[in-house]
Amino acid sequence: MSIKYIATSQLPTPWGVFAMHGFEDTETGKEHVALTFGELDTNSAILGRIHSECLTGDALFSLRCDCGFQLQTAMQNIAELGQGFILYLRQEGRGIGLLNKIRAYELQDAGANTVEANEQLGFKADMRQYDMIKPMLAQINVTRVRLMTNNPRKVKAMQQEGIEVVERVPLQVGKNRYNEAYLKTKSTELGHMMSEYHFNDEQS
Ligand SMILES: Nc1nc2c(ncn2[C@@H]2O[C@H](COP(=O)(O)OP(=O)(O)OP(=O)(O)O)[C@@H](O)[C@H]2O)c(=O)[nH]1
Ligand SMILES: [Zn+2]
Repeated sequence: MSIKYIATSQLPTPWGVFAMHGFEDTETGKEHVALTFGELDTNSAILGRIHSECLTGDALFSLRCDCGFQLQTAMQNIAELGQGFILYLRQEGRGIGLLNKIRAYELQDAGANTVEANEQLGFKADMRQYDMIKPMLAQINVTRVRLMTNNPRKVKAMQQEGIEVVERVPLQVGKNRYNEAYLKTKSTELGHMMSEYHFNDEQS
């Protein structure tokens, strides 16, 4: 894994102006992004999110998952607090890529759940790797985090990378009639902590 910092620009959003830092993984050619908001107080744990790319949820308004809602809420929470970060990692479809995710959705349309669909395609349920996190966080001066996630395996993966996660901040948003079964599978089979949902009926 070789992560190279490339450049920083402003990113104005509905919640405020973030700074956008671009990175290249020179081994895979993947282009990752870190967003930061405000002056990060490096003496304290920083509120942040490690977000895995989901073109369908983040950009195409899909209701099949909760990704877009989580991203928006995380950016809003950070802006309201006045400081924080998002790592936007290009590991689409839990690491299987966009086209394989569409294949997996096709199998889910025919009755498989999200884990079974991956397995029918010959993939593990979750193929993501997190070794880009450490050099990206080092570039933005973050070592201790309050991580917005429902996924305890993500917390563990970060700790294995040497990042101190002082708190897991739940991020349960965006449940609707199209993603209800998917969220349930995440909680029963992938270990996500999804005890209470914020039901968003206007979106369903
Ligand atoms: N293979 C596959 N990937 C999916 C599916 N639905 C969403 N994804 C991908 O799953 C990733 C998001 O992972 P999640 O398991 O939803 O959440 P997480 O990042 O582990 O945990 P949180 O931090 O709580 O969001 C994104 O890369 C999505 O593209 C699916 O049905 N199949
Ligand atoms: Zn998604």
